[in-house]
Amino acid sequence: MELEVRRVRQAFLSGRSRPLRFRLQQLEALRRMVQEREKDILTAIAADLCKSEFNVYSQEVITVLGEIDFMLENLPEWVTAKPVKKNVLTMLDEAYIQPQPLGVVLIIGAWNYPFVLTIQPLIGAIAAGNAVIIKPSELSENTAKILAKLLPQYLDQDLYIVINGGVEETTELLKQRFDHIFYTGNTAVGKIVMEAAAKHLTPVTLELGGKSPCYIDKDCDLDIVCRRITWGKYMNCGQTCIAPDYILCEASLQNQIVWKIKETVKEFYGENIKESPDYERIINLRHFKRILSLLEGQKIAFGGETDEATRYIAPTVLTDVDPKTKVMQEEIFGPILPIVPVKNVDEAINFINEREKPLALYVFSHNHKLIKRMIDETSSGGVTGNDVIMHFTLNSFPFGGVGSSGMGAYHGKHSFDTFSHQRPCLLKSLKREGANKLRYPPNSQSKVDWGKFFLLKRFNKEKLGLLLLTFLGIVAAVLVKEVSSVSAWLPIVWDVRSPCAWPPHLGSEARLCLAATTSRK
Ligand SMILES: NC(=O)C1=CN([C@@H]2O[C@H](COP(=O)(O)OP(=O)(O)OC[C@H]3O[C@@H](n4cnc5c(N)ncnc54)[C@H](O)[C@@H]3O)[C@@H](O)[C@H]2O)C=CC1
Ligand SMILES: CCCCCC(=O)O
Repeated sequence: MELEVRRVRQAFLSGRSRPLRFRLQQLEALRRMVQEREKDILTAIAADLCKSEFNVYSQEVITVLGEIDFMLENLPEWVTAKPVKKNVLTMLDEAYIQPQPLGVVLIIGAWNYPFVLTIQPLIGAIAAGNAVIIKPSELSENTAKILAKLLPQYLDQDLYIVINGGVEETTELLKQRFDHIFYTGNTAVGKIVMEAAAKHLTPVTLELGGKSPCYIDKDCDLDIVCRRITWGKYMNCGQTCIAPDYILCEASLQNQIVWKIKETVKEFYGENIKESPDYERIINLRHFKRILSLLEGQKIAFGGETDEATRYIAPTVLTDVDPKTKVMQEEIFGPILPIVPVKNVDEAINFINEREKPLALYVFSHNHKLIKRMIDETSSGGVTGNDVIMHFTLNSFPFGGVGSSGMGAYHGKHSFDTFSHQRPCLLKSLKREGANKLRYPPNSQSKVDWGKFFLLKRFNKEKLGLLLLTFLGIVAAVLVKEVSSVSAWLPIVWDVRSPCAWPPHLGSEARLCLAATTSRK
């Protein structure tokens, strides 16, 4: 691992990844890879997730192509230095923020959307000018292989490399020093990543998981609500980090919700769900058994059918679920939807706030005030009101978690910012040295007062009138005096902008005041 990381760092230090033109070329090459090798990519992901190529395309490939196009369109503007507002002391200086690449970035991908969850952060890292090591999840092995095969054929082979492997290889990688680590996966591993990163003081973005609540108010259109929940819950066989994990609602709504979800499942996947090309399978036997164990002791309102040979678990709804049971103690990440009855929205808010901050939160109601209240009184990585999942699709949103559901965010400009250092740059002149007297020793009350005047808005307002009067008095005195002795120094070309050339008898305060005044022009 050390050799690979060193090779990538050498490539970064060559400066090759920094020019805008190069970054755009690499992103265009990535887009070409997705378009030219679409069939290989679709086949690999479909094999990993038992997913139709239509679903692979609509859930992953479209997002990747859209992100690349967005970057290509906006990157020229994002990479330019941004001038910033100055203060009196820097009025004549050049002050701007220059986005710069961090260096060598490690991206650790997850298996549930193995292409988009690896490539989307890669797009941001390339756009920001970094070198990147990509470690796809070993659980989606076909996608991991195709990425290792295709990326070197299209991208710079020294700046962007794929290292495949599981826990052992990832653990070795995490011993190396990176300039940023972007991890997508479960919270437990997120802590391992952060611990390893801490040794090198490496910043991390952790895209983790959690139990995303879905509150259904009695004042809503249950037919529409249940359609949307069914879509988001059972997509990818429930293996979606922002899928609604459980429902909170009044007990009186349970039966209607069960019935309407059951009807929608039939509409979406047909009578024989196992035969539906739109219904996926659980990624492996470990997760299959884990999810099955969540059904123990539960009241299955519908679903519950399983087939270990094909890792099939039917869309399932549980009712009257006890919050203390296992299904409510861990992220389900599968096609099981518990309903936990609550008396009202107050109890729902308390229920949510008593638990770890989720990656997403969903609330359904015609009552906009209730939705706003739910948002104001809870915390989560993101929120969609009256739908599920959809906030993921808006790349103007920073997509990420909070608390145990993650830290940092990406998508669109947020990816560029995540993988950039926003470097403040102040460029001064070696002239106007006189104005620096204020900061040089010896210090004095007078200098402190001038410093307060120049730098403290509150102080300015209170004292400005007095100081302006003082200033006008000084100017008047100077002008009166100078007029009478103008012949004394007329030959000295008085450049008003260089206080050092000012009449020597002018007191330092007056000079500073005049310096400040002239510098404001
Ligand atoms: N916030 C987000 O955008 C997303 C979050 N997730 C979350 O990811 C979880 C599901 O993914 P996982 O099963 O974790 O994926 P996973 O088992 O594929 O692990 C993710 C990555 O971590 C590495 N890894 C696993 N164990 C490790 C260890 N002990 N030390 C070092 N590296 C290790 C794997 O090699 C893999 O590359 C769920 O909690 C889900 O909510 C999933 C997708 C998106
Ligand atoms: C619809 C695509 C969502 C990808 C991120 C997740 O696992 O939730």
